[in-house]
Amino acid sequence: MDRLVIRGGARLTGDLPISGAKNSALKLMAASLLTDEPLVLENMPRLADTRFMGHLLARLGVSVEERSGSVLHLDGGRLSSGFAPYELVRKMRATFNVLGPLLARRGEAKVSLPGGCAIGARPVDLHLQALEAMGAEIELSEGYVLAKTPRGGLAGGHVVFPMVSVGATEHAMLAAVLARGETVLDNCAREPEIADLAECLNAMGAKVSGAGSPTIRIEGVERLSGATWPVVPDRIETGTYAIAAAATGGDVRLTNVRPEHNEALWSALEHAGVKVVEGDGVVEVSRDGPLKPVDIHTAPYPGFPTDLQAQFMTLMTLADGASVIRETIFENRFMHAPELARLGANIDVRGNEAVVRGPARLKGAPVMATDLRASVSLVIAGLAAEGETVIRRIYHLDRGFERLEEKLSACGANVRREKDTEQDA
Ligand SMILES: CC(=O)N[C@H]1[C@@H](OP(=O)(O)OP(=O)(O)OC[C@H]2O[C@@H](n3ccc(=O)[nH]c3=O)[C@H](O)[C@@H]2O)O[C@H](CO)[C@@H](O)[C@@H]1O
Ligand SMILES: C=C(OP(=O)(O)O)C(=O)O
Repeated sequence: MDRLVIRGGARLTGDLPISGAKNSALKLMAASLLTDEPLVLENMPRLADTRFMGHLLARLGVSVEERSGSVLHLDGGRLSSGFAPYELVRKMRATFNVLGPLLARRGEAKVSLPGGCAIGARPVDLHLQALEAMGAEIELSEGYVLAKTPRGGLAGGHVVFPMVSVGATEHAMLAAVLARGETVLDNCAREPEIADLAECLNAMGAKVSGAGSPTIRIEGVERLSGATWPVVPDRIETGTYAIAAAATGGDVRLTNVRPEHNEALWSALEHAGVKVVEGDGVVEVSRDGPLKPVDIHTAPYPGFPTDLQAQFMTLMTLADGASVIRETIFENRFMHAPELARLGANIDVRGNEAVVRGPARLKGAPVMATDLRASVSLVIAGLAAEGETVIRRIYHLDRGFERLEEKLSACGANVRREKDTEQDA
């Protein structure tokens, strides 16, 4: 296992290129199950999660080939299995989204219940309800979902999601594209990853409209073809490095981004006294004055993303005054707070609210990464702190941040990865 050693205090400056979005790439990869022609994904991030998803697809019979220039070639022409075992599903959420496409293509599937960051209970009831609305017969047994379609395959249905779910919206789309007739999905998630998936499916010959709005309509087609599709830039990586620039009083130009996908963050940063200049595919983030406290609450897109809450909390520890951070999506997503306290942050967590009192003079400390976004909030804290911060269990980070040390080092950060020889008790 590796650990990250950060010597804080350097301002981040320069250009920082953003990779394709993990949370989009994973669902696009699942779309390769829907066709017997190649799906070629460009701007693919190389991450532990995308590799893991690749292993699962390969087990199902998809040929998975990484090509140069961030290209992933997927060929589902020899799909041979509908069984997604626990060992290949357990590490993250998106693997569960193979269920719908397998059902649509093969008529039956057995898929383990998923894993993912331990940030709440994270049930999959909405995914299953959507598949049932399309006629799937579903049974749960020994940690697995056993699903089959009635004779004739999935049929269009009407789904009204009782709450907004990114994964369930995407899962329903992935199944409905090959269902007979029209499917209407109401109260859908509107994240940019949803539109990215819809546009890729349409490039494959699907008929999806309304993605990015609360109602999505899908006219099922008999078959899908292959396509070449560029993965949308990662708005969470973008936001993370923007916050890191602000935290270090730096001046960074983030490139290969879609600035319009982060409006909630830009507004919060501007209220905090950070300068944000949006351009065409780039955004410049800088700060030279003191940070002001800003209250935020997380919400489905276009609200403030839960995946940037931990990073923003780190920034608020440096602000001059108290801020309140409310997490409304996941019930256990403040695990970074006690770790940030090791560096000297003053954070009081009560239920789904954290009161952050700043400005803290952060000092480097040994900390433990607890989940993906929490880990990177510790990286930001380490960059802004005096002295050395050692972050252990960084396999969480490797799930979602491509070449993190390299990108940060190129902007002047003092970050290195080394083998962690200490054993966990
Ligand atoms: C791989 C991926 O894309 N992960 C993202 C996705 O996760 P994920 O798709 O798992 O998140 P959801 O949008 O589904 O979750 C939102 C809320 O709905 C609940 N829920 C969800 C499904 C369900 O069947 N039943 C149910 O109750 C969840 O527990 C949570 O409280 O969106 C989250 C919210 O933006 C992000 O934090 C994750 O990074
Ligand atoms: C929580 C995340 O991933 P997952 O949904 O796979 O746990 C994340 O990307 O922040």
